[in-house]
Amino acid sequence: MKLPRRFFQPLATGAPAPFRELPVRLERMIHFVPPHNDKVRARVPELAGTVDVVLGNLEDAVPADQKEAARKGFVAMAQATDFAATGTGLWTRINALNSPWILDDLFTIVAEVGDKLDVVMVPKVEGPWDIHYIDQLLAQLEARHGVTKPILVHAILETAEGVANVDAIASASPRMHGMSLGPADLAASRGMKTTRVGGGHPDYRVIADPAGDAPRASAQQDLWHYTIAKMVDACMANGIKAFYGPFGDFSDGAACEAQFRNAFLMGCAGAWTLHPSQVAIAKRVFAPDPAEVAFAARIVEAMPDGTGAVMLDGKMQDDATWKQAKVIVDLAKLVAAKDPELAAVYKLG
Ligand SMILES: CC(C)(COP(=O)(O)OP(=O)(O)OC[C@H]1O[C@@H](n2cnc3c(N)ncnc32)[C@H](O)[C@@H]1OP(=O)(O)O)[C@@H](O)C(=O)NCCC(=O)NCCSC(=O)C[C@H](O)C(=O)O
Ligand SMILES: [Mg+2]
Repeated sequence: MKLPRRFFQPLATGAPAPFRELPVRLERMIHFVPPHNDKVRARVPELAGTVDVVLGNLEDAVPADQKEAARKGFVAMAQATDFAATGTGLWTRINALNSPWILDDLFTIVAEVGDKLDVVMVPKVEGPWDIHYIDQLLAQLEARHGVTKPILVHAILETAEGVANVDAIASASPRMHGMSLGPADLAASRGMKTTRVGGGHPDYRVIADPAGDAPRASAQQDLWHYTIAKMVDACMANGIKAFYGPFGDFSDGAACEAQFRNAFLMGCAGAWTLHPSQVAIAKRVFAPDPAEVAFAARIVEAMPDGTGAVMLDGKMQDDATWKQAKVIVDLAKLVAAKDPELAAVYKLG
C-alpha cells in the first residue's frame, strides 16, 4: 500500500496531477456507440446533445476483424464533435488487458484524442493490480502526449474474482471514476445458468409455503441485488460512482426500466444505454421523482442546519432523513441545470 501522501502524486514526470475530488457531472446514461458502424457513428453529432455520456466501444460486440476500424472510428468521432460544448462526457471502452488489442487502443487514443477523453472504461477487472497497470500506463502516455487533464478510469465488475476484490478495486487509484455491473460476463464467470444480458430470470423466484390446496403464490427475485449492493458500498465508501450496466432485451422496455430503477434506488448514478430506445428510459429513471423532490425540499427547509427532529405529514424527520433529502435535492439541482423541462417541474431555487 502506498503512503497516503504519495497517493495523489502523478505516476510519470509531466503527467497531470490526479483529481482530489471527482468532477461533479450528471451521468444518467453511458450511451454505447459501435464506432466501426458508419451508420451509427454518423448519428453521434446529433446524439451528443441528448445523452450525458457518449462511449465508443472497442471491446465485446466489435468483431475481431473490425477492431482497428472501431479504434479509427472512435478517433474520427472524437475529433469531429465538440462534446465538451454540450457538457457531454466522452468515454471509450478499451479491450481487455489480456487481449492483443489493448496496447494499440491506448497508444492510439491517448496520442490522437487524449485531451478530449474523459474516461477509459476497463473491462473484466479482476483486482487492484489491473487498475495499477492502467494507471501507470495512462500517466506515461499523458506525459508523452502533453495531456493536461487526467483521464479517469472506470472498471467493469464482471468476473467472480473482481466481485471478490471489489473494495480493493474501488480504492486502487485516485484515477478511479466508478464501476459498472457487467451482468453478461459475470453470469458466465460465475457459472450462472442464463443466456441474458442483465435483467431477471423467470425461474429465479421464491414460493409461499403450502396452505392446503390453495395455489402457492410465488414471485420473481432480483438476480443482481447482492452484486449491486456490494458494488454501491465499495464505490460510495471510496467517493466514486456506481452504475448498472447493460440491458440486452431492447424489446422489453418495462423490464429495462424496472432493472434501472432498482439500481437507482440502491444508489447507482446511471446505466448503460445500448440502443436509442433506452435513452428516454434512463432519463426517466435516473432523475428523482418530482413529488419526492418536493418532499425532500420541505425536509431541508424544515431543518436549516440539518439537526434535530421535526414532523412532516405525520412522518418523523431527523439528521438522517435530512441527509437522504440532501442527496435527492442535490441530484435534482444537477438534473435541472441540464434539463429545462425538469427544472420547471422541480422549481428549486
Ligand atoms: C445492437 C445494434 C447493432 C442494433 O442496431 P440496429 O440493428 O441498427 O437496430 P435498430 O434497427 O433497432 O436501430 C434503429 C435506429 O437506431 C440506430 N442505432 C442503433 N443502435 C444505436 C446506438 N447504440 N446509438 C445510436 N444509434 C443507434 C440504428 O442505426 C437505426 O438508425 P436508422 O436506420 O437511421 O433509423 C446496435 O444497437 C448496437 O450496436 N448497440 C450497441 C451494442 C453494444 O455496444 N453492445 C456491447 C455492450 S453490452 C456488453 O458488452 C455486455 C457487458 O460487458 C456484460 O458483460 O454484461
Ligand atoms: Mg462484458
